[in-house]
Amino acid sequence: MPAGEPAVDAQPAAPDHPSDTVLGHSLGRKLVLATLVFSLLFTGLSVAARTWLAWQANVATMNTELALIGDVFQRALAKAIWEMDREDLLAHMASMAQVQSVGRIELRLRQSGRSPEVLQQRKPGAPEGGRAPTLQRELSYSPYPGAVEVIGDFTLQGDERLLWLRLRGELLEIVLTQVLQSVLLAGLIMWLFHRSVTVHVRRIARHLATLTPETLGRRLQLQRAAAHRDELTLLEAGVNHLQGNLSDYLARQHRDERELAAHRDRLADLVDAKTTELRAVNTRLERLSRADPLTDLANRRHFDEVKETELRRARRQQLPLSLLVCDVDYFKRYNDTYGHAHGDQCLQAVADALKQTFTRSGDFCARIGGEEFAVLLPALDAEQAVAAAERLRARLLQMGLPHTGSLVALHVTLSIGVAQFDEETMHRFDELMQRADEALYRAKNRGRNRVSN
Ligand SMILES: Nc1nc2c(ncn2[C@@H]2O[C@H](COP(=O)(O)OP(=O)(O)OP(=O)(O)O)[C@@H](O)[C@H]2O)c(=O)[nH]1
Repeated sequence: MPAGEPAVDAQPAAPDHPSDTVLGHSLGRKLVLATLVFSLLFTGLSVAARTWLAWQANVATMNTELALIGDVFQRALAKAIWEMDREDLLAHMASMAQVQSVGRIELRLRQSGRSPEVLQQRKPGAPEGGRAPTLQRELSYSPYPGAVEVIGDFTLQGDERLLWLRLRGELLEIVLTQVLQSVLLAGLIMWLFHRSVTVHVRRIARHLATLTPETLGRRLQLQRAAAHRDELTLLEAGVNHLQGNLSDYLARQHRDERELAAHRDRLADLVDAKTTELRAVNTRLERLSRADPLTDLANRRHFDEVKETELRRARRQQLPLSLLVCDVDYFKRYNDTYGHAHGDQCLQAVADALKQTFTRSGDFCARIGGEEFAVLLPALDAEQAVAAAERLRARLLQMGLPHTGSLVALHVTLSIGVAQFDEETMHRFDELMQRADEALYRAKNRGRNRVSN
């Protein structure tokens, strides 16, 4: 890994679902392997111990055999030496050498004034020294009662090959019985573990893997005798307890969610109702902010907004735009004659006349001053606008609102100034307004109750 690079966690990520888990070695198999390894170790140690014991027993047996041979030949050898019967002596030594457990015989004959004579006989192939036991005996002879004379000694050494041979025979039995014992023990443990643990653990894993919020009520039940009360019983009870808790928790959560949803719905209804209410209030406020409260026509503010829009539209579409400015004649006198309240009603009647006359979509009537009204007429030229203004005058005449104070008629009349927007000479709406005001002024000057342009 390059220096400075963070160490990467080599642990594989845990699977999300038990069914995604790939099983390695089962617990039972691991236990068997562990048991086998332990058994092999145990077998090795046991075989070593039993072999050592067998060797010790064989050595003891050989000791006994040598002692027996010594007992048997001790007197005969002593007699042959005393009688100096060398032939007999050698015959005895040969007989001793015939015995299976004897490997070497050494005979020392004492001679007065001289070093002892040593006679030795070794079985062919018998090893020198080694681990075989050795027996040493003194040879004495009693020529007459009460007199004992030491005449030599002999040493018997066991044949080590015999020890190994005997051990080999026993070793096979030791190894076989130990291995058999270990294998049977491992098998028994595996079978017991499988029966009492693995089967139930797998059942618990299957149960947990198939659990869903809907199946939390399905209890885990291990197929065991009721008398079994061990760690698996604890695990079974723990799983069922956990399922119970989870089930209760989910039920509580569902109930809370339902209540929350109901609250949310109620809140949404409330918000909807309030929004509708607010919209209505806003619409009303907006209408009020743009409407003249007396006549319900657009007020001056609204007129100022619309006039610019209409001017831009007329320019863009290359269509004519005309403006009427209407003023009630001798309205001061009207107020004086009928009172202010009737004056208001008169203004409302004039507004009605305007509404009834200008019904085309795009026609826009507004009260822009006390008794002064304006009408925007998109797509109408001055001539058409004059005709429309005459229709308004005619309607007012038709309504026959009495005005005894007027100096020009017996009913309420209007003076109307008409102007058409001229792109050549006008750059702002105010210039059109000024032109209409001038026309109105002319209408007033020419005797009122008329249309001028
Ligand atoms: N009743 C009523 N009167 C208003 C209202 N607004 C303005 N007036 C009156 O309208 C009158 C306008 O009078 P003037 O500007 O002198 O004009 P006039 O009497 O109509 O004379 P000419 O315009 O020259 O024909 C004033 O007396 C104002 O008090 C209103 O909302 N209600």
